[in-house]
Amino acid sequence: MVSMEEKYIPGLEGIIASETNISFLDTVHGEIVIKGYDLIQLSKTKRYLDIIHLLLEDQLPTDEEKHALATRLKSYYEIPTAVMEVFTHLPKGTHPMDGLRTGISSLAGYDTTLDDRSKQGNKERAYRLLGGVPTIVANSYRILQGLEKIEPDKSLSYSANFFYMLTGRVPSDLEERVFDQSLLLYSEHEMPNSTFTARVIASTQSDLFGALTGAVASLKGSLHGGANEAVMYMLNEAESVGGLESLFYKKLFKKEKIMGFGHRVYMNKMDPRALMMKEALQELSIQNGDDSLLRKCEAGERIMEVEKGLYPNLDYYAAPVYGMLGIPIPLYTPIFFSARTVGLCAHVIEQHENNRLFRPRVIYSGARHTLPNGGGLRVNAENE
Ligand SMILES: CC(=O)SCCNC(=O)CCNC(=O)[C@H](O)C(C)(C)COP(=O)(O)OP(=O)(O)OC[C@H]1O[C@@H](n2cnc3c(N)ncnc32)[C@H](O)[C@@H]1OP(=O)(O)O
Ligand SMILES: O=C([O-])CC(=O)C(=O)O
Repeated sequence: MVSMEEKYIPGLEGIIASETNISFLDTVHGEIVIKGYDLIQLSKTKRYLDIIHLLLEDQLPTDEEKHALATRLKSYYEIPTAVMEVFTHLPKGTHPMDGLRTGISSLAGYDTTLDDRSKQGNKERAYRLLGGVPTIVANSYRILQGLEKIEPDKSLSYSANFFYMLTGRVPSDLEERVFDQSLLLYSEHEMPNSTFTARVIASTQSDLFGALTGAVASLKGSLHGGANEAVMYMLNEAESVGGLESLFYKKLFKKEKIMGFGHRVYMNKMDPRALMMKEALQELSIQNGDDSLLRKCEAGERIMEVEKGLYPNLDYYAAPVYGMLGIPIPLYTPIFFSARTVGLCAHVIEQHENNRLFRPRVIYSGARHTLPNGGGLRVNAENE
């Protein structure tokens, strides 16, 4: 018989937690398989709306289906006024991820069929969330900053509207394409901590809002989605390539982790999504006539390869892309979550469709005590 100790793997590294038909990191063939397609190939010709359709309807959309999807999402842009009102009561320093977590949690009360776990019911909720989450992200941030709310602009595409609500300006064609591509690349990635969190919550038969609320909390952490914000603060801390190099060496000397490097699955090679964002950064650098961020990133990349044999993950290059797009740093992780909403919903739908409660075991390393009377019940305790 295998003992519990032999089976225990810290961080569940390499452990199979689910069977899924949604996605798979095929490290042998170097593909991020999403419903049978390679995400990197998709990112070269398809748009984020295509991936929404692929993940929720199991196939890439026709032009008409894509048009219908865009129209449907626009009809869900507005969120209940009372949810907006909630943000006005939060302390001003509240992080946008905490605002987002509160916003998504509060949507549950507005769902009149909350107890319905059917695929159809969950898909309808997923589409509503895909329409509403960008509005929550942009306006919770604005309200917490003491700024006026911004209304969605339905004349713009889904990504252009999201960009507009985040920055207050309509993106150029290049900016829209790059932003859309970042959403696509962030959309789904097999079994990261936040997806596992959502599936664990869903496995109790809890609802989609609860599962996604937990996923926001998971994604906020700096070892996961929070890394994209940390990367940008780090890049900004260094005034030049030389400054960035000494910052990296100082961190390495102090044995600090450098955000944006390493990945549980791609530890010895570059995250293929990061390469796509690096190319986008190159394009933006040419367009803006400023390659200072790119040069800093490349210097950091070289140091990490030589010193640690570590490579960039998606957050390392998505962060400077958002920087060049003029998006405020505290919105980077909420953008990641918005993009991942579709993947998370697909996983919760799948979990509810074929559920078994997650309930693992532990290795107990605490003390064992014996009560003086042997633990027997004190029947007359109240009379003593
Ligand atoms: C889109 C995403 O969410 S991608 C993840 C974003 N997160 C980050 O960028 C945070 C920085 N990276 C990390 O902390 C890690 O690489 C993780 C959490 C992503 C994956 O880590 P794990 O698989 O748990 O590996 P672990 O943290 O145990 O690291 C293994 C070794 O590599 C080192 N290492 C891993 N990442 C880094 C890093 N970014 N900087 C410096 N050293 C690192 C660790 O110190 C450790 O070294 P040791 O064995 O000498 O102690
Ligand atoms: O896969 C992971 O562990 C983290 C990640 O890259 C993602 O969520 O996109």
